Amino acid sequence: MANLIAQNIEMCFDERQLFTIDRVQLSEGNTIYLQGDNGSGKTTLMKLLAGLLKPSRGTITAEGFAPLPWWRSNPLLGKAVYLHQHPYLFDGSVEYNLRFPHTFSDMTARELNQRTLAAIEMAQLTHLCKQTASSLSGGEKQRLAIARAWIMRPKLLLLDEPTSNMDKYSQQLVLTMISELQEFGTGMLISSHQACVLTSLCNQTWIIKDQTIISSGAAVNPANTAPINIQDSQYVIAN
Ligand SMILES: Nc1ncnc2c1ncn2[C@@H]1O[C@H](COP(=O)(O)OP(=O)(O)OP(=O)(O)O)[C@@H](O)[C@H]1O
Repeated sequence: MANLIAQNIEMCFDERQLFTIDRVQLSEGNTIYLQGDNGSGKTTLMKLLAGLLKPSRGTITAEGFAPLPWWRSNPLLGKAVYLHQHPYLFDGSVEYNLRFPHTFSDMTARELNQRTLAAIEMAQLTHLCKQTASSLSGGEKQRLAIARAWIMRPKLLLLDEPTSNMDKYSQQLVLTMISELQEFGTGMLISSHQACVLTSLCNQTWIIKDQTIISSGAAVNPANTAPINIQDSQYVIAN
């Protein structure tokens, strides 16, 4: 089973302490709601878990992943897919963005193609397929980024304010995709200022309050822990 474990963490920017963490664990099969006020450190925590930032103190370890390739110096990069609030999209069409990460998957070409077509349908991107990704609205970009992650079925997914720009209709579309990933066993950390359609799926809560993180709710054993290929750093950052 894939896990990310953060222990004895202190995160500071310059002299300012943002938060400390005794221990938190994100595992396959868990869906966790990350709660916290503006500026409390939700994005920072996700970047730490994704290996995009280093903590000032403490360790973050990844378990249950394929061994690192020789050229990879950062052991966390490529483990959890990080989906930024304002997703990074490649220069190119919507379809190009959906197909770009295929080379990092061990699914067959046929399966990837089927999943891509299904994702286009589920995220209602059919009429946007040939449009350049940079010209999409904020909500459409978020839908595209979630569809891209859905195709790849990552072991762990970090969703940073995933519905912040979405209307109710779009939220329902992504709810379907996120519910499917949950059934598959993808471990997810979902940040949101306030309860939203996706936080209703969560079985644990991490609250950032008074510069520390309180975890509540029981960890859930995954229903399905079928191994899949890890994504490359390009793909992590691309999300
Ligand atoms: N690279 C950095 N250098 C200095 N300060 C930073 C840096 N990155 C983030 N911060 C500060 O750390 C604090 C937490 O930022 P972060 O983006 O993690 O909060 P957040 O909980 O995600 O906020 P929001 O809900 O508004 O998105 C903020 O005060 C921010 O200004």
